Amino acid sequence: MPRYLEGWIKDVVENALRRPYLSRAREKPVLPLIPRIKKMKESGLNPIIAEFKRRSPSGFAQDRDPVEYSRLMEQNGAVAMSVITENTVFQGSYDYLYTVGKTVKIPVLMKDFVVTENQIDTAYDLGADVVLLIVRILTERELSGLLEYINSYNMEALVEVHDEQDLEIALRCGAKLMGVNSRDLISLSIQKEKMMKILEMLPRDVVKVAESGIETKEEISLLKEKGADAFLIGSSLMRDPDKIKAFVSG
Ligand SMILES: O=P(O)(O)OC[C@@H](O)[C@@H](O)c1c[nH]c2ccccc12
Repeated sequence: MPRYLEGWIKDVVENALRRPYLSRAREKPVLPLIPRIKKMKESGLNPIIAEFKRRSPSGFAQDRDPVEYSRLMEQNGAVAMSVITENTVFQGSYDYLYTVGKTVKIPVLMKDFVVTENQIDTAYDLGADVVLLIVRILTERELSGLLEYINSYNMEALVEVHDEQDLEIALRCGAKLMGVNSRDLISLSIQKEKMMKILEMLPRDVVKVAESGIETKEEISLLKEKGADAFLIGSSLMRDPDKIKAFVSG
């Protein structure tokens, strides 16, 4: 368990167990992300997953209106929206997830430190289509159980890996959609070389998402060469939303 998580992972679990929105029944169908990524790639555009993110432990801070922001991302061709729901460190909330899910007609990813099935029930109730699972904070058994649980809702799991060992575990668990995070969970530094090495190691049939620290179109092109199919971008788009146009155009 990364050190900076130890202090508050208990809060995360307790929060999850509370299931504040249990009574809010889902009103919309689940939208699959993998076929949309493939289709977009075929049409020569870059599949960008735009993340609504307000704070992060690396010091990032930016406040925007979730409705306005997600609408702008959708209008300019983002393939999906990611919404951070973790509250203690990232100041995300389930409300943002619900609001974004009601606003856009593209798939929505719940970004959190998911360790219980309750969190997945909440994701479904609030309209998420994809749920993030971070290999590093789970045992292999937990990962495989949670992955299956997500699939039982017809949602997709984005399985996040940081190194070769994570990658092997994710493959054994049958992950079809994988995120390679360039941010080291402990030092919080961005390690692009490492991300590219991992991307190159992934099998062809796995849909690969490059995550964290992406700021330019040149970086997207380079990551594409290394095998990335889609790009998850938070901070740089939250700072300058107009960059979405250039990022999407292939
Ligand atoms: O803001 P960035 O550097 O573009 O990164 C987005 C996303 O990859 C990052 O927010 C993230 C990746 N994995 C996570 C797990 C939990 C919380 C946040 C994350």
